[in-house]
Amino acid sequence: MNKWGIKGKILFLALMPAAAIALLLGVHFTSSRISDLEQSLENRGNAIVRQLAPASEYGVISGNHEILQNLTDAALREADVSAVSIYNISGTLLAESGTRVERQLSAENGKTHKIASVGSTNVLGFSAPVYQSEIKVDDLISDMPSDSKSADSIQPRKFIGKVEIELSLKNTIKRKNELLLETLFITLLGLVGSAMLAYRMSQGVTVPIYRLVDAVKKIGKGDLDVKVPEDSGGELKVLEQGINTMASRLKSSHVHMQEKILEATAKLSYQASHDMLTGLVNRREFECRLARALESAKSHGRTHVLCYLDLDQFKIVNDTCGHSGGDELLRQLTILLHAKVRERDTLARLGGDEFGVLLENCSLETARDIAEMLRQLVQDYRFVWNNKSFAVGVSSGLVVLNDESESVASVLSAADAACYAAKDRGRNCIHIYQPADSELLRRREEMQWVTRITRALEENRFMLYAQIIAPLCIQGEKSLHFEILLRMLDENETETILPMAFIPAAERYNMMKNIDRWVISNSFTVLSNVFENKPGGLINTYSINLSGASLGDEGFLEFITQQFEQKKVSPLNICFEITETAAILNLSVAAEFMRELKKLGCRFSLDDFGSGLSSFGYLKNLPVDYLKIDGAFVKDMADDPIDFAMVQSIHNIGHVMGLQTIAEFVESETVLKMLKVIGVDYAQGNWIGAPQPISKLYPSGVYLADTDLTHVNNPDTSGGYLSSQFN
Ligand SMILES: Nc1nc2c(ncn2[C@@H]2O[C@H](COP(=O)(O)OP(=O)(O)OP(=O)(O)O)[C@@H](O)[C@H]2O)c(=O)[nH]1
Repeated sequence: MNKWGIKGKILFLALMPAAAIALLLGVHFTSSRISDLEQSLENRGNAIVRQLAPASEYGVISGNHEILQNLTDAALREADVSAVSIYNISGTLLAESGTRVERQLSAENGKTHKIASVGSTNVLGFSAPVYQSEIKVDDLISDMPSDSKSADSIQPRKFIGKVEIELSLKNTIKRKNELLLETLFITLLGLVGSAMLAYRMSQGVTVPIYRLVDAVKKIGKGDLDVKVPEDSGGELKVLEQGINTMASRLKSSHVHMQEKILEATAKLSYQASHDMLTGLVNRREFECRLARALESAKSHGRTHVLCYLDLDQFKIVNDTCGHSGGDELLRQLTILLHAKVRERDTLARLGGDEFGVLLENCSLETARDIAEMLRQLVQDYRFVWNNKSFAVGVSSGLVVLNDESESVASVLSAADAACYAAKDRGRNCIHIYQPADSELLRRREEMQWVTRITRALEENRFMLYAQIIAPLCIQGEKSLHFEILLRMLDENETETILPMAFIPAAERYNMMKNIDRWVISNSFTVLSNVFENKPGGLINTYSINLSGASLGDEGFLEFITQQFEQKKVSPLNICFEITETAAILNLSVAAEFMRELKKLGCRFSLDDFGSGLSSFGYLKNLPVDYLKIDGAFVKDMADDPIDFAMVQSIHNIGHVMGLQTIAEFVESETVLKMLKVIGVDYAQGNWIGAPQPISKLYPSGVYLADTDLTHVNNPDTSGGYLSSQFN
């Protein structure tokens, strides 16, 4: 019943009582009618025998069969009478009509008898005694009408016979059956009527409910135009109004949301393609347009020109007027430049104080004129800030886009290189790119690296490697030391590019901060997994290289601290490597930076020591733990006595200052032996263990951590051993 729909339930509730009442009434009505029928049959039987008995008196006394036969024939004609018999006192049958079923019913006691259901033929039997009446002579002669004589004048005196009749139940049974059928018919009629009424009633309730259910389903599917007719009454009407109100409110908030989403999408797509400060298209969008222009140059032989503009000495405005002053200058110049470029050209802000103009369908001569006009415009312009006036210059590089042009990246790097050449020539002038210009070629290559590095960061194509730094003379040292190294996967994701290929360009184009952050974040992620899986294990040391640019980056210290907290990496496990040159060039900043991180427990290594300024005096000011002897000396120390002496000197002074020494570039057994003779603390190089993807550090790193490393002191096995542990 629980699974019945609302209509089924309503019909059931309406019909069940009606059916029960109809059944009870039917049974009651039928049974009372049947008992009435039986009673009336019995009354009639009694009445007939009572009338027949006195009427038979004379015939019985006289023995006149004819009279008696007339009486029985007359009685037989009465309805339902099937047999009539008259007997004398001795039981002799005097007259009989019809066919008897049972004979000789007792009637001696003087009373009328009913014998129910005689035999199997469904008859009722009745008998009544026949008495001889004693009539007074006075009475016979009296003139009084006979019906006025008193009953007392007729005295029953003598039992002289009996009358028996049988009444057939056939008609009664037939009537009973008819009654039952009538009752059944009336009950069914009543039930059908109730069912129709209940159906109509249930329709009145269920139709609006089904409409509501339908509406709710549609709303659930997102059809918010649903409208339910509000033609019901009572609570259903309230529900209908509620659903309609809900749908219309949902629709209006949906429309509102859609508008907001469209607005946000439009805003996002605008932000994705525009520079927020100037409102010009940004570098990404400019590159897309450049790509289209290149396509048309190749397919339709068109010529376009890219004009690359870089403001001169913009830093001075920034430094004098502050960043907001610099921003204002950029905005004002944008308005000036925008007013002068042709409608079909694209003016974009490519970065800091760099702009690009894509001059479509334009000859080099026209482009040179336009570039000159823009240069003049900027030169004539005066930026006024806080009552101070500034003159600004602009250097431009022009590159022709034709069917020989390679790619967007190469065109952009050529334009940048040309602009750089204009700066080299004294700024505020225009340089036209010539493919044969070797200085421009070098600069171009570097520029291409800028694009490649940016893409590699975006596409997560940088990878971390680790190389073991093995202890040489520290007896019983069990914890391991690894240097984490950076590699870049090329665009096809097939070749691994070493850092020396891209780091110089990254340094020159101020990209090291981003790279350092990437390395720290990703190294800590890997290390947090190692620590998580080896809680309480040996404290290994992981060295991470930092660039000089990051040391001068204000937010970098905070970034590292946050990374320690977020990734749950212990500073005790981390050693930062800073090149000697970077540390010395930013001495005070570097020293402060190191002190802050040492407070947390980090250690520091001075990398490539000996290659740069090599002033031991600076060492006193830098709180370093390790001196990493430049590999250039280590590599050839077996053949070059000067290199040997350099290694020895650096090691000796380092030890005197309480620092541990690390020799890198150990590529032969001889060098390893010599380092041990000198007493260098650690060695790193391909002969000991080549860099391997950091993914192999775990679980192999954990295995190594549990291993005795004295084998490094065994020259016969060391190289192969450590390498094999990684593989
Ligand atoms: N105000 C402001 N300055 C910016 C913005 N983006 C970058 N810069 C600064 O712009 C300067 C651009 O560097 P450079 O082009 O090397 O500086 P420059 O003084 O123009 O040097 P040259 O191009 O060699 O003449 C840097 O100082 C950046 O900090 C910016 O959105 N607003």
